[in-house]
Amino acid sequence: MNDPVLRLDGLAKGYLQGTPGAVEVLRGVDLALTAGETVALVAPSGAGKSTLLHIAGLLDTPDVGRVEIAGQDMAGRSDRARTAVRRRDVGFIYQFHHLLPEFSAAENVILPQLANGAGRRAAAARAADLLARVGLSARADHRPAELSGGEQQRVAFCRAMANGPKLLLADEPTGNLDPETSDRVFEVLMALVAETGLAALIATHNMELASRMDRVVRLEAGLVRPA
Ligand SMILES: Nc1ncnc2c1ncn2[C@@H]1O[C@H](COP(=O)(O)OP(=O)(O)OP(=O)(O)O)[C@@H](O)[C@H]1O
Repeated sequence: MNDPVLRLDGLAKGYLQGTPGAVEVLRGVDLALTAGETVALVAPSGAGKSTLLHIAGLLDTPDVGRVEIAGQDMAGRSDRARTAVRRRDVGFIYQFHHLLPEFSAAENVILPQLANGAGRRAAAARAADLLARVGLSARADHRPAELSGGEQQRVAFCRAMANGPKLLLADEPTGNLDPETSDRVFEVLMALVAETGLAALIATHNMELASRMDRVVRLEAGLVRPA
């Protein structure tokens, strides 16, 4: 029960940039989040924030180090097993939401649930409930292109929450929104976190938003330290 929801131990990751020698982006990142904890991740541009979030969200693998999600060590797991854990336990919000443009807001929230084995009726009911909570019931049948940036980002939250994840990872979720919309979207996110008790690691450049989280950590020179 006291297992961290996310535990990163000694993560290292480099990229071969086509020139001799690799670029070491992460050089031994240690970080742990417990249930109900919100942590802001701040980092200068290019410091490796997306790389870190992708590894934590099982979208990428470290060169060295360990990723543990809800007490499960991900080392040596098959792609299939990693995908199953990612679908069930991890919600991911991207900076530019990445909603499926040809599907409605509701379908965007329903589809990850179907992929996770939910029945259509239950998935539709949960999507309707989530969209209602973020004030988008009237927009459920609209496609992303018919929604404002803030509305699209709220749909992206609902999609990330669709399978009731234990861990929410967000990469600059309010980065492309105006301050007022960003504030509103952030309030919705924090309310959902408080309600569900999940752990959230949220990358942001906005220090005011960061200061409203339980803890702020800084990624710099390949390491994560308290800010
Ligand atoms: N697939 C890749 N191949 C080569 N280099 C990469 C790759 N992905 C990222 N990098 C490099 O690794 C470094 C970190 O990238 P990353 O996207 O994680 O940074 P970031 O902190 O998210 O940046 P930003 O805040 O500007 O989005 C950058 O120097 C980037 O050029």
